[in-house]
Amino acid sequence: MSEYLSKIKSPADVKLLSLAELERLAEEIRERLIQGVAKTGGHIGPNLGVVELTIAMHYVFDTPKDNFVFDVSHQSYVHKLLTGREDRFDTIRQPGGLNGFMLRTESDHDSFGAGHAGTALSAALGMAVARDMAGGDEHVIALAGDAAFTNGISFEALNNVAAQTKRLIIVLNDNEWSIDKNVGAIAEYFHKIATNPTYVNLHDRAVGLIGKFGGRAATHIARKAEEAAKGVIGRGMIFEEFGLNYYGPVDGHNLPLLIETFKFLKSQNKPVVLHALTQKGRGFQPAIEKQKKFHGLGPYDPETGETKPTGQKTYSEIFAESLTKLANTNDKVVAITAAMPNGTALDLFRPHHPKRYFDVGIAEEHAVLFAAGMATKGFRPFCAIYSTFLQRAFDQVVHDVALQRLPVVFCMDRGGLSGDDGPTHHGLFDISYLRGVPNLIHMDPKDEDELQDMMFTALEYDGPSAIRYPRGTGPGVPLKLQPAAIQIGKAEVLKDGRDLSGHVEVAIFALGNMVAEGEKLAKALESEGHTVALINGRFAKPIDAACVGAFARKAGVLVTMEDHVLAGGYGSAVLESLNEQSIEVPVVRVGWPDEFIEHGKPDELRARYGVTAGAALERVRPLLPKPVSA
Ligand SMILES: Cc1ncc(C[n+]2csc(CCOP(=O)(O)OP(=O)(O)O)c2C)c(N)n1
Ligand SMILES: CC(=O)[C@@H](O)[C@H](O)COP(=O)(O)O
Ligand SMILES: [Mg+2]
Repeated sequence: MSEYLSKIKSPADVKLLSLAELERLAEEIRERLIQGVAKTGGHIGPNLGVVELTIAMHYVFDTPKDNFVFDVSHQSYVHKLLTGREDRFDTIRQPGGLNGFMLRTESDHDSFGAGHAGTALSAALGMAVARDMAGGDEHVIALAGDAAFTNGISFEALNNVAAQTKRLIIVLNDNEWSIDKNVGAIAEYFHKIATNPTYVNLHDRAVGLIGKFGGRAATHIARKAEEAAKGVIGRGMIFEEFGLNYYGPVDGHNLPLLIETFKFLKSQNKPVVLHALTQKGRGFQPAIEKQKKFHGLGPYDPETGETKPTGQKTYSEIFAESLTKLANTNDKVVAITAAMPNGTALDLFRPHHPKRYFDVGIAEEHAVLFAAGMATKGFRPFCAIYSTFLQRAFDQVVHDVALQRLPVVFCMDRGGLSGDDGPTHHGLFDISYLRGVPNLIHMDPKDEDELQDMMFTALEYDGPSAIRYPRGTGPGVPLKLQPAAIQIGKAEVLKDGRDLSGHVEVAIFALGNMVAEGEKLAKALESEGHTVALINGRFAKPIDAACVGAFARKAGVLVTMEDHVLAGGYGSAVLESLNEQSIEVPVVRVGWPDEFIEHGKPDELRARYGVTAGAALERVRPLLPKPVSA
């Protein structure tokens, strides 16, 4: 049992501790994080990096009256431990347990939910201005990582801050890492500040002075650090140019310094940025040595950091392998990621074609526009952006790629349920938001080999295309040596089942990873004496209208199955096709309902929401005539 952490029921308890006790609390929190996340999986690296920052923030400020807004909020585990959720910490990212991100419905201390990067500064500014208008005196503090500043929205907010409020505190948590190493000029800029000898000297002096004179010195040091930093980079500090006072860089693990600095910043009547230097994974050697791996991962050995090897290749790895093959024979193929080389597996492509690999930072809108620009020069960009993150670049897909019929390929990993990350990361909307876009084709493979074929098909297509595929592994179908093109808009009849008159009792149209559920449903119906057809839809756009018509005209029931919301999804496309062909037939659509799906294990969630063969069988059975007993 921890001596201090177990007694923290709210931030008020943090304020009662002495500096020495706060240091002990930090040690206990690190131990709790390492041991707890080892079981649950999660974002251990980012959270180990913000232990002192979060303690100091809760020591100086008063949530929920004061508002903390974390960018992405994957680094909010320490905040959760200090705000009355320590006893439930072992449920984090587990079914029915704490969410892995901040969630307004989970706690009053969670001022703003997140999961996608770049939101904190804008949301915090909105809260600050609302406070000013209401005559409030609460503090608003945004904590954002260095990579959050590679996101355009962060700069849209910075452009507005000074004109709109005098009181906003921004903490730049600079560990020089995104998921991979942080990229771009802003990363370079922060690095220059952090490694300047003046700062290093100041830091050493700060530690000495604090020890000697206590807080007053810290304030002095904070100001000296600011002058030094400005001396290094000149008055033209990027934040100063936006009208904010810049302080730092300060050691983001030095609790006394942080506490004194926050007390100083609290009194400022001007928007301020505190540049804190932290170490991602601090206190856990495996996470320090492998910061990319320990950004976010499944369960691991808390002693060694070892994780269970994943035997079968994931769809992401198949994607990277297939793209490498295409790039080997076509020198116009280029790969673009928005700060997700690891998750998309493009870090497997990069060594083969380093000059044709681009990580643009957390900047999906820019990534799509960048791809569009390259496409105008004859290149064939493959934009690897998770389905959920591509939502950020919808206008660029429509206005800049599809309208100009540019041949950009959107490879949407995590298409479908994402699992432990929950509603901010499930890729359940991409068919709906892309199906209405002219010129664009939308594909969803039933297995790994078909993913390879679809990528080849996309390369051959003279316009924009989107391919969605799920997180994790598929059925394990080996890849052909050479991919084969698929006829655009052509579905694949896996099981015909029609009798000589063309009649079939049930026609199942399944898409992507739901083809496997379709096979289970077909087997179950046949075992109950019904005739069944099973079609692999392949395309959500264009729909294979001829195939839909051929089966639907003489089917007793039509079933559609998709790992996507029903509203505007594949089943909707089939319904529209039936309407256009004036075909009336009962249709059972299997997919996600019109609500945000919580985090959890995919199989459990599918069972709970009826996105399974079993649930489909229960809905289809009453629509069928009693089979003639054999
Ligand atoms: C719009 C969007 N794109 C990509 C991601 C994936 N992502 C989650 S955290 C992260 C890196 C964040 O780096 P930083 O802000 O520096 O925080 P740190 O993890 O270093 O604490 C990325 C790319 C996301 N959450 N949102
Ligand atoms: C916080 C964030 O957005 C990423 O770290 C995300 O959690 C990665 O998801 P995967 O684990 O599916 O790659
Ligand atoms: Mg970072």
